[in-house]
Amino acid sequence: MPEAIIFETQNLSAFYNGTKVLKEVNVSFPEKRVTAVMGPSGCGKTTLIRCLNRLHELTPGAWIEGKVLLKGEDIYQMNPIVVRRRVGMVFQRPNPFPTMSIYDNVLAGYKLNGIRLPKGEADHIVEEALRKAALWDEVKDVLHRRGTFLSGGQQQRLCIARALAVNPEVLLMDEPTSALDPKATAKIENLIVELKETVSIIIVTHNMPQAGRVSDYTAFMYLGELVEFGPTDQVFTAPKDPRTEEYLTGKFG
Ligand SMILES: Nc1ncnc2c1ncn2[C@@H]1O[C@H](COP(=O)(O)OP(=O)(O)OP(=O)(O)O)[C@@H](O)[C@H]1O
Repeated sequence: MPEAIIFETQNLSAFYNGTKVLKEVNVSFPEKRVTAVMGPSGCGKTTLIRCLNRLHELTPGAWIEGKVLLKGEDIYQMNPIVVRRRVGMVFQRPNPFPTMSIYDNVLAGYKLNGIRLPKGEADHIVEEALRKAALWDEVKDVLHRRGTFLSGGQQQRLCIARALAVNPEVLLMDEPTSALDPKATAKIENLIVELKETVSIIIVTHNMPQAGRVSDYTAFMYLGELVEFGPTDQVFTAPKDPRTEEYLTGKFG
């Protein structure tokens, strides 16, 4: 049976000040799967995922052409705030709000949108999000300390909890472990595999073994074009495009 699709792009192009950096990308991301986006530096990976939650257009002089459909609905016809609630994002460097407690960081998505929750509900959301992010046991007794007191890996899981707290359908991750040590990286990788039960994940990574461990599908980009998309084991063992093969065998990158 074909996979259900969460995101589909149709001739998606992205521009910065008139320079086209993403070129007519057509890709369908399967639902509740992990898709790795790979390719050499500057090929447009971050730009692609920033178009999927409408962050790209916040850069001055940046715009897109084409369509992005979230479960068939054009996100560029939707309220961007709703898009960013449905499509969460985790960045390269853990970025908890430095003046907020762990507890308030998890609830930041509600607080920043002016949503006040009854205490019981807020407690429940915080616990559930921290459990999903595999952080609850480590922080349950220090919820009112600042998020920045945690280790880098814990801070990144706190950012994942913050993203999960608003129940997104998709989690975009932009090289989420590149600033972490191997142990913290392994925890996040295990978490990614667990999370795909409930959320679709699109992860930009430079780390080939990581893409092999966590992803079901791989999209390979080169100079702003999507040159290959398929199941990760097929892309890794029998790439169809010579540029994918050259990248995977370390000829450039
Ligand atoms: N704010 C910006 N203004 C102008 N050009 C930009 C901006 N951000 C990115 N670019 C350009 O867009 C192209 C794609 O960049 P992008 O960051 O999406 O690539 P990437 O594949 O994620 O790279 P990396 O692996 O190095 O993070 C590059 O040529 C980059 O220089």
